[in-house]
Amino acid sequence: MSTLCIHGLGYIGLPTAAMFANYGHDVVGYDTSEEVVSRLSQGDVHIDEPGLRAFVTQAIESDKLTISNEVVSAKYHIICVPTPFDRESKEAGLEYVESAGEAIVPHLRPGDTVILESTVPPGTTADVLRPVLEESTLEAGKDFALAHCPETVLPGDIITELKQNARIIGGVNGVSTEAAVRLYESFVEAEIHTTADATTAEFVKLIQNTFRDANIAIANEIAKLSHDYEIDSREAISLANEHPRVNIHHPGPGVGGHCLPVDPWFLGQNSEKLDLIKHAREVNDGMSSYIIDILDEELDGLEDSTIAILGVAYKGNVGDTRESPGLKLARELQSPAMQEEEPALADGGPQADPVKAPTVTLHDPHVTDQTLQLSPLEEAVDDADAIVVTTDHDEFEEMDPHSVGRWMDGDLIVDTKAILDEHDWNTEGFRVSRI
Ligand SMILES: NC(=O)C1=CN([C@@H]2O[C@H](COP(=O)(O)OP(=O)(O)OC[C@H]3O[C@@H](n4cnc5c(N)ncnc54)[C@H](O)[C@@H]3O)[C@@H](O)[C@H]2O)C=CC1
Ligand SMILES: CC(=O)N[C@@H]1[C@@H](OP(=O)(O)OP(=O)(O)OC[C@H]2O[C@@H](n3ccc(=O)[nH]c3=O)[C@H](O)[C@@H]2O)O[C@H](C(=O)O)[C@@H](O)[C@@H]1O
Repeated sequence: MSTLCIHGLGYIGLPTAAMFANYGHDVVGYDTSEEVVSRLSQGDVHIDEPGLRAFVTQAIESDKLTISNEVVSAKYHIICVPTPFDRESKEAGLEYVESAGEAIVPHLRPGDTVILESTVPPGTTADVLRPVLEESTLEAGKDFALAHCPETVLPGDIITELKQNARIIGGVNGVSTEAAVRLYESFVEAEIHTTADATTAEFVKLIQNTFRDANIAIANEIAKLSHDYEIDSREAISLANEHPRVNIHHPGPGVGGHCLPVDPWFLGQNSEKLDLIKHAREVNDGMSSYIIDILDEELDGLEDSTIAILGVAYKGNVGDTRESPGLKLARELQSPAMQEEEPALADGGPQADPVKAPTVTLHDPHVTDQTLQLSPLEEAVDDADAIVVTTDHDEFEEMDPHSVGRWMDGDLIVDTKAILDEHDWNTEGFRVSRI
């Protein structure tokens, strides 16, 4: 068993810290956020993830996991800090990785191992983190081990996937790789694959998410084609997937979360070769304007309309709103472009009136973010002309069409996740449009 210091106690760092602790290691969980440290120290688990509260409580109560606002010396340092995406430059911000490295320097001792888990552009471990750590005057690969071990867990199933997903580990040299492998072997049940270097491990992580994003772009384009041919895209995809070598994903309102929409750009950060991958991103980002076109056509114009968006989490049954397709749709419905002048009056006639942008209401039973103007279901759909379902939360699947029909004004429901029973909703007088 070893001593560990985990840097960053978010969606990845907290379950990882608890996992190592519950497997007998002595773990200190360090976070720069006073709020995170104070809440966790009082036993309040701030991350919404099934089973996590009990898992973290078990680790803390066994005294194997200590929460701290200070970095400590440890045999292993694991970095799980954010790598935010800059929408303008389309680049990864590496400032948190650098500051985590700087905080390790005074505590780094010969024989220690530093592992970067955060998702980063290829080359980051070797070219960005390594020089920061070597400020200690110790040499990576010789005096201390340095490796990248990307995280691949699926939010909603993190604890199981932590143990059961195969791991990819790449060190700056063989000794570094072996040191990291020895640690993860303590709880990982699946295979641990090693790569020639850290850059390959970084690259492999990014192409996994890029593949999924591009596959969803194909599904989204298939959905648009199906609409023109007046066929059911879901049925077509499901039948196509009967072929043993075809596995098309599901269409939807666009791709959210801070991983799939971001990682393809990280992949191209130090290369000019993004082409199809970039186009796939654009297809997925364009789904919000495709939904607006559907609403516009079905409602015969959006002027003065009220649209209720059900789902501002980035996907079903989670509370995370990062890169949320529902919020993107809301922003675009209310953007200045929606308030352009009437086309008929656009040549500047003296009576030209601006078109009033739609009123948008939001509802999401999983999201607690106080900065969003969320309403209870009845209030959100009250007097709405249309509903757009943008996440596959269980609560939405179970909605009662009779009650919803009484509350709202219109009869249009755009089911971007195909979760509603079309027959039941049609019976209550709804027009259901699926993607
Ligand atoms: N959330 C996910 O599903 C997955 C995330 N990742 C990657 O893991 C990394 C972490 O992501 P999340 O856990 O989702 O982020 P998060 O935002 O939930 O948590 C990060 C935590 O790090 C803390 N922090 C910031 N700078 C720090 C520093 N210098 N030292 C110590 N703590 C610091 C923050 O206060 C925060 O509590 C990112 O690179 C992300 O792309 C990878 C796979 C899955
Ligand atoms: C390759 C892969 O499956 N990567 C996972 C992904 O987690 P994440 O929760 O972001 O993935 P997700 O469930 O595909 O959801 C992303 C977005 O894609 C949408 N989505 C997903 C599947 C699909 O068929 N159609 C679709 O539109 C979702 O609704 C959501 O908006 O990214 C995580 C990460 O890297 O952070 C990674 O650890 C996870 O294993």
